[in-house]
Amino acid sequence: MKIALIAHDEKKPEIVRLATAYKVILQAQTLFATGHTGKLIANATDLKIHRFNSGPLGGDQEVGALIAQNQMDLIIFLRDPLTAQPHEPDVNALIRLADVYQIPLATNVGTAEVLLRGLAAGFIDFRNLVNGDLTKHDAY
Ligand SMILES: O=C(CO)COP(=O)(O)O
Repeated sequence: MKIALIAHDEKKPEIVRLATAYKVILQAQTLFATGHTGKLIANATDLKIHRFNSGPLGGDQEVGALIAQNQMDLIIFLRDPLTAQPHEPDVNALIRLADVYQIPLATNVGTAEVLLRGLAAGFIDFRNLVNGDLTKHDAY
């Protein structure tokens, strides 16, 4: 699975803790991150992460581009809901594209944990939804 990890500045300690706690699951995936987030996680965990530009310099849009190319499977984006972001349009555009393509996206650590545990258990099967094949989901 291709996973993007992104966190606004106030949430960076949280995403580092999350990545550390779920390192075993994450290290089996192909990881991407915006610039500063990726650097902090890589330093703390030794996880191999492809780093894009920093969010305000286009990193969010780079993640969005991968979504549009069907190259992104899951996104953890710990947003700071209490601080205005200069690149708010980019943030909104990324979240919008995730909805357009039905990509699982967590914006807080509670949802992120559910997604990562679901991923480990093999429950993240959204590509069947994207392709209109609901057979697996009919079982639930
Ligand atoms: O601003 C961000 C997401 O909108 C995150 O970017 P950085 O990881 O480079 O700080």
